[in-house]
Amino acid sequence: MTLITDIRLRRVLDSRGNATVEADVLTESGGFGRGKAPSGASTGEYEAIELPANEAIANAREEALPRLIGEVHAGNQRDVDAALHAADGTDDFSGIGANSAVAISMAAAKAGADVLGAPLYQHLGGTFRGNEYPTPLGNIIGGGEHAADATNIQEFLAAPVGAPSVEEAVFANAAVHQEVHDILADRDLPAGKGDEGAWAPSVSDDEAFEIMDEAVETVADDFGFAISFGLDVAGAELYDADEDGYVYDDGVKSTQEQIEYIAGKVEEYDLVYVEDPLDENDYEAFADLTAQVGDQTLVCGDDLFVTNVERLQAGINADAGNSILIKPNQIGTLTDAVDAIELATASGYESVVSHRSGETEDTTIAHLAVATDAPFIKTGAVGGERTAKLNELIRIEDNAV
Ligand SMILES: O=C(O)[C@@H](CO)OP(=O)(O)O
Ligand SMILES: [Mg+2]
Repeated sequence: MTLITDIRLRRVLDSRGNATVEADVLTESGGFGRGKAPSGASTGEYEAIELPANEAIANAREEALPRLIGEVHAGNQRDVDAALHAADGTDDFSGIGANSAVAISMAAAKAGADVLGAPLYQHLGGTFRGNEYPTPLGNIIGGGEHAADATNIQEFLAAPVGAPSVEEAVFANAAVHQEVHDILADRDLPAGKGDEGAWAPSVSDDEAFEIMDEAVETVADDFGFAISFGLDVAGAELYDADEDGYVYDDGVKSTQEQIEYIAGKVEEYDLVYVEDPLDENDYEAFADLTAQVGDQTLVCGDDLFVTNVERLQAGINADAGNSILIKPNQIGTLTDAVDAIELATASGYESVVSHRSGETEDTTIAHLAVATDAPFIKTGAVGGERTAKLNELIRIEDNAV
């Protein structure tokens, strides 16, 4: 029933106005699925390779489609993804492009779910998945590689940990976003938005901490539940080997100073989440920070682990971090992403499913987060390509997909 009978690939726009890959998968019994690849700006050194969309499409048409059409069942996700790997023939998807691979992988999953007549999260997670929904981490203030002349830390993320429902959590994050706008206006600080819709004011990181703290407190009082916040430091973007340290507007911090700085912020603001606080090659520094604050916050590896089981295993062996960011396009297929989640779970690490700074209206990650019982999903707070996922989470919770 789910035998793949056709795959169509095309170039479409992403949220930055760049070309990305869209894939349609059709099956024998009329099943249909469509997937679109997102794209990073602060990409990790060890990520799977995204090719220019045209090239990725041409290569996938030549190498992957003949191995999938009439050969593989969309309902057998591991077979689909193994065929993609075989067609690619490299270990970083530089043959057909991780953008073609992930678009086809997600489209096949949706076609498989369509044939079953089941929501994607049930197809991926099965009926015995847990009963929890992820807390959305909302990007509220940001800079780094996502906006010029703004904060050095890439993302200040609202975390409505006390929300009684996904719906309340989503609205709380939007309210924090609005509250920060009001605080900035009061302080005469004009701000545009970065790639993910976060405010990108020209303020110091210290002022951003203070504004976030004030905003989450105000909104928590209004909504009547706890809202914390967290960070994506994107440490690899700050680290400069020539300087042997982390380069901020106000000076360079040595690795030891960076660890103390982040640990201090975790204490001061009760941060619940700290992503990539250190460079992507420094397992040891991650381990030092985790030893200090790992019992009170999630120390999450994004560029450190790149959704890759080998890098995650190295991290587990070194006690580096206690959670992993999961981005399917960082590794190329849903199977690889789920393998990373399974290794994380088996090792006591949490998994946080994430969007990219360049996004589309695709909602697969909302389903993946629910399917795998992820405690958090990072997918922005406002903006159409972000609300696509947030609104899908609300629908999933409402049994309306
Ligand atoms: O660093 C990150 O976690 C992501 C998403 O927020 O950014 P990018 O997609 O640019 O890598
Ligand atoms: Mg990150």
